Amino acid sequence: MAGTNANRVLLVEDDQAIAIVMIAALEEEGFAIEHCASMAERDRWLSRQTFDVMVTDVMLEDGDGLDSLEAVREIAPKMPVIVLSAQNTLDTAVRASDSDAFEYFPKPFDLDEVVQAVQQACGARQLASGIAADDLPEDDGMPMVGRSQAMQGVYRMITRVLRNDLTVLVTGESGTGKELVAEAIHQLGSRRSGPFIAVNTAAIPADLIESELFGHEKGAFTGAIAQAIGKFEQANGGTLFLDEIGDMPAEAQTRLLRALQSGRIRRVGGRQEIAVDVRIVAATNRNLVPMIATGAFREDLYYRLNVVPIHLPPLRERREDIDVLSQHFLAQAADDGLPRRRFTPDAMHALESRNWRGNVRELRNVIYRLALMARDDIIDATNLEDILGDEALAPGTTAENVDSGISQALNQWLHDEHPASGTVYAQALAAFEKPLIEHALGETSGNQLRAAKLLGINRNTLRKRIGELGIQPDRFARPV
Ligand SMILES: Nc1ncnc2c1ncn2[C@@H]1O[C@H](COP(=O)(O)OP(=O)(O)OP(=O)(O)O)[C@@H](O)[C@H]1O
Repeated sequence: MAGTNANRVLLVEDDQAIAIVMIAALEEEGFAIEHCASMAERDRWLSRQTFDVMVTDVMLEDGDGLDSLEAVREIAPKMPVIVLSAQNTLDTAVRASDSDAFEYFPKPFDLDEVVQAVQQACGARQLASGIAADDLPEDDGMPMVGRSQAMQGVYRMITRVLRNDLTVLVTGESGTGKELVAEAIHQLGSRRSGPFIAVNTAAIPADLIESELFGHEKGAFTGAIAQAIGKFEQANGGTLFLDEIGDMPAEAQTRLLRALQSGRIRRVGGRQEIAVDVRIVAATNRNLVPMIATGAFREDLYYRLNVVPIHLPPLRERREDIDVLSQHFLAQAADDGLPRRRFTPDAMHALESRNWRGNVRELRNVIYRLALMARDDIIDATNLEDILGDEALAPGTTAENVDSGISQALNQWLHDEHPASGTVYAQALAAFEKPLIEHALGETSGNQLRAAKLLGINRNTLRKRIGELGIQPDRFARPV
């Protein structure tokens, strides 16, 4: 029997032969197993102990295991259930799926597959319960924090792609956790022993993208002084995360499509095609559908990538996660050597009412800033306001209140006997430009190249205006 730290599995199976084989296979993988043969015994076990996963047969001595799953959910709502069944009917499969079983295996099943599913269900449970990083073994799944309905849907989608290599397209605003989803898919899935390679296609100059993705041969272009292996080859046997896929130039899109279709790549300047075994997770914060209409994004590439879509809702649509996320980042900040802090309920309420246009990334930055700058270990709403300024308590920045804010200021400048009247035009532009640039920097975690792109202005112009307007771009940098 495995040690006390092992994941605990409850096996409900009345076929002794199957039970013996399953117990041996699961114990070999380090699981701690309890076995019973009836629903009555099962319920007794569940009321006494917690299990990470339950594996259950359908036809049991005292009834139908699927019919009684409701009762199981009441005792252990988060525990994934794997269903084994000798009645290989569509009806049983549908009932298993309706009962939200983590996985369903018709008998006879492949033992290795069931063991693998048990391992993945344990990973999924850790994901779904937003376990703290410390509770996970170092090489185990990346924890994603948040228990909102919306995140439960995301976790469910993640668990569906762990046992296959289907291409995943993660969408959502900047800072919602798209890269974290890609990492979770890799670390909890069957490719976890392979490499995880992330490429931000927006950060690479257009003329270097192909060589970055596919590599190049020596002398392929000016500056190619040696052969280079691209990200596709580096990710062989693992996962390639293509971030900001909506920013990929047209030519690179075509070559990417070809690589996805054939499973082979060719280095720039090379003649040979090289087979690669890579799982693709792509992400974008842009809506690709209108980009297809304007020809900015290839439709066929879109369908290739969008096999399994996973959408991350913005933080303002899952405010119930803000508390647990904030606690998570406070703990992380303390682990990173910053003082250990706590929030009063009113401070937490203030955090929960913000708009969080920069989503979880902005929340993380703000929590780090608070951990660094607060004077007391307990942070209340007033401290919060002092450190973050009015923005901390401001309601969401909707288009309407931006508009009404602007017209209020204009009215004041135009009608009041303002000392600077006659300069309203310049004043209004300056008043608008600074927060606009600051928002763009917030959105891109201080990355000026991406901020310039987002605003549609030249990078040098942006740098100049940052200096002239006295903006401190470091304020927006992602904490390390
Ligand atoms: N659910 C979550 N639990 C814990 N941390 C999270 C969660 N979601 C996001 N984060 C953290 O927030 C930050 C931003 O997340 P991430 O980089 O994955 O966002 P993104 O959507 O890929 O952003 P972008 O589109 O700008 O690349 C990271 O530090 C990440 O670890």
